[in-house]
Amino acid sequence: MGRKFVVGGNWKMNGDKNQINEIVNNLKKGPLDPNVEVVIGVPAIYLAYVKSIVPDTIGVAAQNCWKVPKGAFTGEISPAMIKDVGADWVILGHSERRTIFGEKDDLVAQKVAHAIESGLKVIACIGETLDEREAGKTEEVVFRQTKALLPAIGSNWDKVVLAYEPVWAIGTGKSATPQQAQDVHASLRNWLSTNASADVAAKVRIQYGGSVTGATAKELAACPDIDGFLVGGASLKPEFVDIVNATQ
Ligand SMILES: O=C(CO)COP(=O)(O)O
Repeated sequence: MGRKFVVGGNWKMNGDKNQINEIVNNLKKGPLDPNVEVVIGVPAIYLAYVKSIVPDTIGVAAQNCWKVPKGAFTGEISPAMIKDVGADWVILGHSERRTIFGEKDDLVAQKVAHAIESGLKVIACIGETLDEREAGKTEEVVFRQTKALLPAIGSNWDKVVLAYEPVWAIGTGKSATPQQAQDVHASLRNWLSTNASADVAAKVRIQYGGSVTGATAKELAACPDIDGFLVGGASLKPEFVDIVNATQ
C-alpha cells in the first residue's frame, strides 16, 4: 500500500554523552535499510547534541513539548525550541506522560495541534492498560484516544504517525503477539476510514510499541497493518539496527 516503514527509538530518560556516542556510532555503522524511516526520540537536554552528531537521514524527536510557543511555563519546552535546535519530530501522548504525569486526551490533543502548527511531525501514542484489555475495552479506549486527536490533526495526517502501544506491553518484556497487534491496527484503520477518511486510513502509518526486540520484530513487521515500531529499551542497544531492518 506504499506506506513507508517507520521505526522510532524512544530513549526515554536514558543515556549520557558516552552512551549517546555509542548508540549513534552503531546507527552510523548500520547498515540501516534505506527504505525505512528512522527517528530517534532523545531527552530534551541532548536534542542539540544528537542533532550535531547524527546523519541527516535519521530524524530526531523530542519526547514531549508544551502547547504554546513561549512564556511562563517553568521547565517546559516548545515546538519552536525543538525546531530551533534542528529537530523535526515530537512524541506526544506517550503512556508514561498520560499515567505518570496525568496528561489527558484533551491536553495531548492541544499539544498535537500546536506541534503540527509549528511545523513538527508528530508520533502520537495511544494504547490500553491491562485492566482495560481484560475488561474488553481495548477498542473503546484506542478509538476514544484517537477521536480526541481528530480535530487537532485536521487535514495534516501526512505529519502524523500513530503509535499503538498497549501499556501492559511497555517495558514488561511481554510484547503483544503479532495477531493481537494486527487486530488493533486493523480495527483502528477501519475506524479511521469511517471517522477521518478512507484516504487517511489507507495512508496513515501505525507503529506498534511495547517490548519490541530484534527477536520479535520480523514477525510483527510481517503483519499487513503494522507499519513500523516505537521501541523503548531495545533502542538503546545494538539490536535496534535489526529492528530497523525487520522488513528485509
Ligand atoms: O514505550 C515504549 C516506546 O515508546 C516501548 O518501550 P519498551 O520497548 O521498552 O517496551
